[in-house]
Amino acid sequence: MNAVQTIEEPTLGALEARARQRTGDFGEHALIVCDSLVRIYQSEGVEVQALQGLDLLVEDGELVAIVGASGSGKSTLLSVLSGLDVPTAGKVRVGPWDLMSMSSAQRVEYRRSMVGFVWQQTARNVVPYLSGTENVAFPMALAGVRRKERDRRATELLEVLGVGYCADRRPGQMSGGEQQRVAIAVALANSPQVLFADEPTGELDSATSHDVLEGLRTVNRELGTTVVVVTHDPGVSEHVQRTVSIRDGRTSSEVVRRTHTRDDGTEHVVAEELAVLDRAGRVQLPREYREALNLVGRVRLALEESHVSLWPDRPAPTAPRPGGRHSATHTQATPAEQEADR
Ligand SMILES: Nc1ncnc2c1ncn2[C@@H]1O[C@H](COP(=O)(O)OP(=O)(O)OP(=O)(O)O)[C@@H](O)[C@H]1O
Repeated sequence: MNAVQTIEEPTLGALEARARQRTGDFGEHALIVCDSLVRIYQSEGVEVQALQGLDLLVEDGELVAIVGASGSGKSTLLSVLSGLDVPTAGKVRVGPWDLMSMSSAQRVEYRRSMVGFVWQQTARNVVPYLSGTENVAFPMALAGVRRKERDRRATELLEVLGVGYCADRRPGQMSGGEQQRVAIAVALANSPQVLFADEPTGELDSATSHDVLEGLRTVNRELGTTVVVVTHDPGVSEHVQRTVSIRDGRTSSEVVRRTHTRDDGTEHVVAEELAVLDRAGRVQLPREYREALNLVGRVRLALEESHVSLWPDRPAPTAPRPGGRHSATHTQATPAEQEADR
């Protein structure tokens, strides 16, 4: 047998397995994965692209806020993640649940065991004729939890949310903020791994909103529940580690809060806004940047030592810095212009 004959050609399957091992699936270690998510609504013959290739990863134990202008796709995303809606294309996974391919029975089980919800309208979260404790105990009763354990957990959850004093009150005897904190306890009754909250402070004033957002933070910190909160509330980024902005159905930027320790040992929090580069290499430039330099249609890109420069397709005000790795500039045409050039 000569040496050439002993080298075995790897099969296609082996090559694929090796490639997967090297790169891993997108977000394989994340708890929540949205990969190029598309949701198109058909309404009276008109197509609305509510999600346009949205990427999002949320790690187990994170507290993430999703913000964006009205119509940017926040509620659509939450409907998909909560198993109420199925996207048109892309991939979406929460823990072991593949939300694209679940049967309706699996969908019910997913909503019962994996996730909890808090909605904007308090009436949707709590039953008006039950007390605080009874409201929290109710989902546990449906799940077959014994009475003693139900009462113990309901009392504990109301205490964690700072509304232990609402145990015997009905929702009508609570403020809007108290009702929402009881609603968070209800959502956590059967110990979901993830809590989704859709505009939980939408009907509240700013002081009460603060208490509800702090309630979500406490739940995240003390119970380890992963929390995703969709909100218009401009004050939310003070309460969460990550704020993800959605624009036109895509994640456009993130504010990340990091705690730094000074030399004297004191801690301070630094919030930094970062643009999000999606898996296709797209990045959304903030409108103020585009307007400041009149960036429309074609732009020039250049790869520098440590960054990429971008400027209008006109005589550049400043030439690319010498020493850039790419001496030639790259002109990016819009799809329509590319079409016209063909
Ligand atoms: N059922 C539907 N049929 C048709 N279009 C829809 C439907 N639901 C949402 N849309 C459209 O999809 C886009 C995204 O809507 P979505 O409700 O997700 O935005 P949002 O960011 O949650 O807005 P808001 O903050 O006002 O609730 C909008 O243009 C909206 O009009």
